[in-house]
Amino acid sequence: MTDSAIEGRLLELRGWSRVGDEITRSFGIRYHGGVAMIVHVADVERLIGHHADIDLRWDRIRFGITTHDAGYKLTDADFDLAARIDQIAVAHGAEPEA
Ligand SMILES: C[C@H](O)[C@H](O)[C@H]1CNC2=NC(N)=NC(=O)C2=N1
Repeated sequence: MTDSAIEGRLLELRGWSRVGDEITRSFGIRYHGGVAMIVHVADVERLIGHHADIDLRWDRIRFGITTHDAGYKLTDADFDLAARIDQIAVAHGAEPEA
């Protein structure tokens, strides 16, 4: 993806930030709620064949997404997964930006 295509997708996906060739977002959620959210995210990941890096702490969860198959570059699949994660976060009552 070009830098301008990435910027365009980021504008649609409020809350996600680009850090190098990864997009990342954190949510506030308690630990066990985070575990449940991860199970839900993992089900969707299996369906779409794309997977986030996930960092669960006691009061928050952070997702990082890049495409290793593309040499750790951002692709449309990263933004598609990010949008799915946003929907799941709402369903789990995760708070935007911990
Ligand atoms: C074979 C399998 O589809 C690939 O390894 C997929 C799985 N999930 C993936 N997830 C992410 N984030 N990047 C990939 O390149 C990727 N590749």
